[in-house]
Amino acid sequence: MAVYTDVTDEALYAFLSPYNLGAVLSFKGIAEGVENSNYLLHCERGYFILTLYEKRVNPADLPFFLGLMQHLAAQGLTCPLPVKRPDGGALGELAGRPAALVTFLDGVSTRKPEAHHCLETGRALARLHLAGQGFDLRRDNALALRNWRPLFEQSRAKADTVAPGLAGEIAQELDALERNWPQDLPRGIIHADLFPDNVFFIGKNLSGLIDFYFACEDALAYDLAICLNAWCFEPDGAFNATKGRALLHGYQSVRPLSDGERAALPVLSRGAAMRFLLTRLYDWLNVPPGALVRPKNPLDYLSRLRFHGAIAAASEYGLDA
Ligand SMILES: Nc1ncnc2c1ncn2[C@@H]1O[C@H](COP(=O)(O)OP(=O)(O)O)[C@@H](O)[C@H]1O
Ligand SMILES: N[C@@H](CCOP(=O)(O)O)C(=O)O
Repeated sequence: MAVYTDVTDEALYAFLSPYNLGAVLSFKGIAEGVENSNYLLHCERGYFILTLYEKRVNPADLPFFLGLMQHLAAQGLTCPLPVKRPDGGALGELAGRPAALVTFLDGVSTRKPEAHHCLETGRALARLHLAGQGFDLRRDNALALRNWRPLFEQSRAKADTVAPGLAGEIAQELDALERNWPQDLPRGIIHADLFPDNVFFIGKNLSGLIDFYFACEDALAYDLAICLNAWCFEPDGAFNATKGRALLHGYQSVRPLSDGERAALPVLSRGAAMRFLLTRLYDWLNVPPGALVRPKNPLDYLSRLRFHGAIAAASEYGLDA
């Protein structure tokens, strides 16, 4: 359960009073997620998600995240909408944290992605990339290549306690990524964390996307590489080419990749594996005392990193010639 910050009844009622949502009918911590504290709030006016933004969210970025959800919804994407107070503001403070309410989205995330989920996710990601084009706020990727080495340095001394030789392997991989990282790929707004827990389905239909708190401007194909990592590997670490083909086909049915993007897919995927290995490693080694959270296993991403390092061409992911 990701609840880092406890909310007292008094603080909750004070926070909610300007919103005019009616009486609180229930209020519960949510048993998923790892980044922020999330609560499901049921009021007379309906269901809402209350998020208290934690360590990786820079409060200065919140207008970007909330504005992006509004922009994407206006473009026809289904995603949560920030709930505004009568004064027009959507951001507040609760229990010493920046906090906001967003609308509740119907749907269920899949715990066992199948090829059809990957196909739908590929399509939705490409639609998001197109819909993001008209958004006029900008946010740099705070977890881009240049940030990986400083992040690694924070875990380096203890990395070998997680797996023998891990620190050396990460250092070597960072060298290779820094030498080979592609420049000049098409850029735009990316979700940057479109894992299965952030994609909702009703039956077989994708019903919406959530969790835009890593969204930023970066290479569009890097977002696809994040999804290849998140959706197309089996629990035993094996790559599933059927799922890879479905994800890539779904994406390209909406936004075909350029030759440069196709060629870059192996190194982008290797970089995406590194990014999640590093944040997971840091979180694994630094669970805040008292937090209700189950950190994710960094080693799942070490095996992906090794897999991508051995890929010679994007066709091995199932990309059509
Ligand atoms: N707008 C929403 N509608 C419905 N459920 C939501 C919504 N936002 C979050 N949730 C639920 O809360 C969980 C955690 O949210 P998420 O944004 O992924 O948290 P974190 O950023 O902490 O990882 C999700 O897996 C989902 O179950
Ligand atoms: N997707 C990341 C962790 C961030 O979690 P989320 O709940 O915000 O998707 C990972 O798997 O490492």
